[in-house]
Amino acid sequence: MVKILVTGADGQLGSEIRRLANRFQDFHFLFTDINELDLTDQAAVSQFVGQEAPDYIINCAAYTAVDIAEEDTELAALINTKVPALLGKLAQANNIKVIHISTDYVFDGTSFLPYTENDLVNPESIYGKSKLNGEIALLKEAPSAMVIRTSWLYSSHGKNFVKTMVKLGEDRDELRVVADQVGTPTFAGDLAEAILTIISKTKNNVCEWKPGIYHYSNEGVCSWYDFAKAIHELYGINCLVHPIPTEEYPTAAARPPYSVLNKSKIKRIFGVQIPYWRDSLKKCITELKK
Ligand SMILES: NC(=O)C1=CN([C@@H]2O[C@H](COP(=O)(O)OP(=O)(O)OC[C@H]3O[C@@H](n4cnc5c(N)ncnc54)[C@H](OP(=O)(O)O)[C@@H]3O)[C@@H](O)[C@H]2O)C=CC1
Ligand SMILES: Cc1cn([C@H]2C[C@H](O)[C@@H](COP(=O)(O)OP(=O)(O)O[C@H]3O[C@@H](C)C(=O)[C@@H](O)[C@H]3O)O2)c(=O)[nH]c1=O
Ligand SMILES: [Mg+2]
Repeated sequence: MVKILVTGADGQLGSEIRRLANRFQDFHFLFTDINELDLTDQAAVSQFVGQEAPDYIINCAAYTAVDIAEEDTELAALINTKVPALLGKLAQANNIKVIHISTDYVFDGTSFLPYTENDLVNPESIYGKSKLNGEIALLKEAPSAMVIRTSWLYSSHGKNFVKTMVKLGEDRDELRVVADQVGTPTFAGDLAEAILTIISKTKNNVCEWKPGIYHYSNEGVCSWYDFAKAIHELYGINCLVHPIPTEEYPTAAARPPYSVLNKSKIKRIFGVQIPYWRDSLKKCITELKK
C-alpha cells in the first residue's frame, strides 16, 4: 500500500485531496494540518516522518496571506522556505517522493506570453520571494522532488477571491476590481486530481517520475475583473462591478500584472487533462450554493 503524507490538509488544496481520497483505493493517506503536525517543529516533523515512513509527501501547507506577509516576513519565510527545505532533507534521507506547490507570484509579470518553467523568475512580493526560496531549497535538498506552480487557487472551502466576491457582491451595490492584472484561476479540486493522477500514473509505470518544476492552472485567461464578473454572473448576484487600474486599488504587496502559466510540460509528460476555468468555476459555485 502506498502511503501519502498530506500536509496543510485543512487548507483549500488539502481539503480537495481529502475529498478525492476514496477514488484512489490503493493509496493510504495521512492527513495532517498544524494541529496534528506543526511543520515548524523540526523535531516533531523528523519524528513523524521517521515513524510513519510515507512513500510520498504532498506539501499543501503554506503561508498564503499575500499582503500580511509584507510585514510578517519571518513567519512567511519559516513556512514557505524553511519547511520545504526540511521536508526535502527528510525526503532525501528516507527515499520519499515529494510534490510541493508553488505560485505564479514568483514571476514579476512583465511578460506578454504564458510563462514556461524555464522563464526567468523575479518575485516582487515577500510571499513570492518566500515561495521561490522554498522551491530552490527543496530541490537543492531533494533533487527528486516535483514542484507544481499554480495560480489564483479557489474552492468552496477556505479563503479565496471567489468567496470574497460572493460576500462583497451580496453586501454591496457596487465594487471596483482591477482589470489590468491578468492570469488564470485554478479550482483546487482540479489541481488535487492532477496531483493524485501524477502519483498514480508514475506509481503504475504509466509515466516516469520526472523531477523538477511544472506549471498547472485551469485553461484560459482572464483579469481579476473578468473573474469577478463571471463569479457574479454564475452565482446570480446583481452588483455593478467597475474595472479599475491597479493604482486605484493599493495593496501592501505588489502582484504581477501578467502571470498566465504555460502548461504544456505537465500535459505532455503526465497526460494531465485541464478544464477551462469557467467550467470549473461553475462547479465550485454549484457547491457554494448548496
Ligand atoms: N491560495 C492561492 O491562491 C494559491 C496558492 N498557491 C499555493 O498552493 C498551495 C496550497 O494553497 P492553499 O490550499 O490555498 O493554502 P491554504 O492557506 O488554504 O492552506 C494552507 C494550510 O497550511 C496550514 N499551515 C500553516 N502553517 C502550518 C504549519 N506550521 N504546519 C502545518 N500546517 C500549516 C494552514 O493553516 P492556517 O490556515 O491555520 O494557517 C492551512 O490549513 C500553497 O503552497 C500555496 O502557496 C499557489 C497559487 C495560488
Ligand atoms: C477584494 C478585491 C480585490 N481586488 C484586487 C486585489 C488584487 O490585486 C486582486 C486579487 O485579490 P486577492 O488579494 O484576493 O488575491 P491574492 O491574495 O493576491 O491571490 C493570490 O494568492 C496567492 C496565495 C497566490 O499564490 C496567487 O496565485 C494568488 O491567488 O484583486 C480588487 O481590485 N477589488 C476588490 O474588491
Ligand atoms: Mg489571498
